[in-house]
Amino acid sequence: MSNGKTLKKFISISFQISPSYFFLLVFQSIMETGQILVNVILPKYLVDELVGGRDKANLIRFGLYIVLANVAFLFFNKTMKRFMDVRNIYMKEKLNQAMADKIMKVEFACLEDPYYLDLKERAVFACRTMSALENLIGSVARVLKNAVTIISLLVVMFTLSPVFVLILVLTISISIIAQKLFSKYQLEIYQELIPINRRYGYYVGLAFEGKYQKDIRVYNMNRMLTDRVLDYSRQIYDWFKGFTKKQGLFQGFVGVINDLQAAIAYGYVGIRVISDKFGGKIGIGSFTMYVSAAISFTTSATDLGKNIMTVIQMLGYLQPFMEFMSLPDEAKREGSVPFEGAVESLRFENVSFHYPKSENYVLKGISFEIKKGEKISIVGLNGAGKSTIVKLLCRLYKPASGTIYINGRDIYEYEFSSYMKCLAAVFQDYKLFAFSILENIKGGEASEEDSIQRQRVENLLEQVGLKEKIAELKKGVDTLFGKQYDPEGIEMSGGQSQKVAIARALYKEASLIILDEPTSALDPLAEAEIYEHFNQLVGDKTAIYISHRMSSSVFCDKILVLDGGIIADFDSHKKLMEKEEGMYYKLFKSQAANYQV
Ligand SMILES: Nc1ncnc2c1ncn2[C@@H]1O[C@H](COP(=O)(O)OP(=O)(O)OP(=O)(O)O)[C@@H](O)[C@H]1O
Repeated sequence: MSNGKTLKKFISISFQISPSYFFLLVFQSIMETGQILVNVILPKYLVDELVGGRDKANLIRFGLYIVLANVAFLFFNKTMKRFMDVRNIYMKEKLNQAMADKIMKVEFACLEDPYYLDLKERAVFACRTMSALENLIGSVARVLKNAVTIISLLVVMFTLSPVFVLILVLTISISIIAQKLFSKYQLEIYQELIPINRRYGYYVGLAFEGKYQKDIRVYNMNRMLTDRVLDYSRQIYDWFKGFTKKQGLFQGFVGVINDLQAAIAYGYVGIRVISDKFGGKIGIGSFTMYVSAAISFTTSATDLGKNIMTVIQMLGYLQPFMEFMSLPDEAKREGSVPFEGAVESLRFENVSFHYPKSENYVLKGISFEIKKGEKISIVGLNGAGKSTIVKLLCRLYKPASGTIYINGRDIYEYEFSSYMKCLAAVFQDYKLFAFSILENIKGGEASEEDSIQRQRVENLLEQVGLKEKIAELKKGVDTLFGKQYDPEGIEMSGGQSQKVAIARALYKEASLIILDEPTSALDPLAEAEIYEHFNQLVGDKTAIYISHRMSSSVFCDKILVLDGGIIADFDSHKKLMEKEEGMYYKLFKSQAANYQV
């Protein structure tokens, strides 16, 4: 994405967030320029009066104008600055929020694709580490201010001599070109720093994060981590050493050019006071005004150059952010038919699938059908494609070919949010959040009254065997999950957390429930209890269980046996156990053997 496109995208996102923001920036720039102009123009009259008529009343009048104008502008500009500082923070927060929203809306496949994951990382690096959004907003505001000031000062200086303006513009161009070259170098060299910084951040992060400490200690990783961190920090140090050396040279050069500009300004305007060689003589008051205009012009033009370079630089950093923000939203949210009623039938018809950027088909022409209320178990070896079936059903990925039908309609024809209401899933890598237990379980389903929600949550917690545990808690279901943000929060064991996740799926009142390894963390008693009650818990819902514990298949109506992405069998436990050569029989028997003493 080019800088122009990145800037356009930034402005369009900012406009969506706050349409008034850019108008306020322009207004602020005009008012700040006003203060500069007042101090360039008004002193001329005071000085002229001082060296001319020396009329007391006039002197007081001009002095008063200068003081009053300065006080007024100062008051206004300070107030405006405070207001804009708050507004800038608001904009920055909103832009960060826009990124978080995007991550939640973007096609799920992007979040498992290394290219987009890297893009997201770089976008986060630009926003967090480089504060690129803040810097861009700030420098765009300063560019506007500089531009308005320069145009106004040019008008003032033109009244003296266009040639004078031309000479100043020429010298300033030299420092702007130098700045451009330096910024290009800076951007290029920063690109070299990004991967080093990312790796450094990762290893330092490991040392900071509590969740890695067990493995770090048990496997004595401290030394390896410290060495890695030291290695990267040495590289960062070397990088900065080289960079600051070049920066010093550049700043020295720009300083010389600036002094040269000041000398030209003083020299030329001074000559105009004492000689009429380049035009009519001017008074001391005008001398003050033009010199001051030239100095302000030089400062503003140098600032403009610097700020434009910062804008370009920040756009460079923000390029991944804008590219990420331009990614299409979940394309798979296509479909407009509202999903109504319950899942009456579910049919996979010749479904094949491979993950993006991989040519290996994970599912190969899968066809099977499930009727309302049936309980199905999917079994197979690691990597057979079991969880992939769940992802396809949840519309996280779309089949490469073939169709998944629910109630006789392609699932992609359904409007996304109504479709999502018909199913609930406990993923293998399910996540619970730092909300209360109640909030974790009821999620976004808030259509009922609070007391009814509570009652349902408490009933479900009892059914999954967490009643006693919750009763021990001072705040009951209002206890925060995890101690990260509340010392009174609860740290649950893997099995207890899994029970909460099961309760969350059951709370959703979806007619299709999918449980991917639902009991992997449960102790044998809890597992037996959950399985005993599963049919009661799930009720008349259609259910799909994925489990490596073969005993869980026994209570299912049918078992789908997956072998390398192909359906090896689809039948009841009883029938499958009759096929002694079949995969199911072998899996079942080999696991059962482990339980014999
Ligand atoms: N995001 C992904 N990108 C690329 N390949 C993937 C991705 N997720 C899974 N795979 C691959 O797809 C195949 C099927 O994975 P899947 O998770 O569906 O298997 P599974 O039967 O659920 O395995 P397990 O029993 O180990 O949970 C595996 O070979 C896996 O490496």
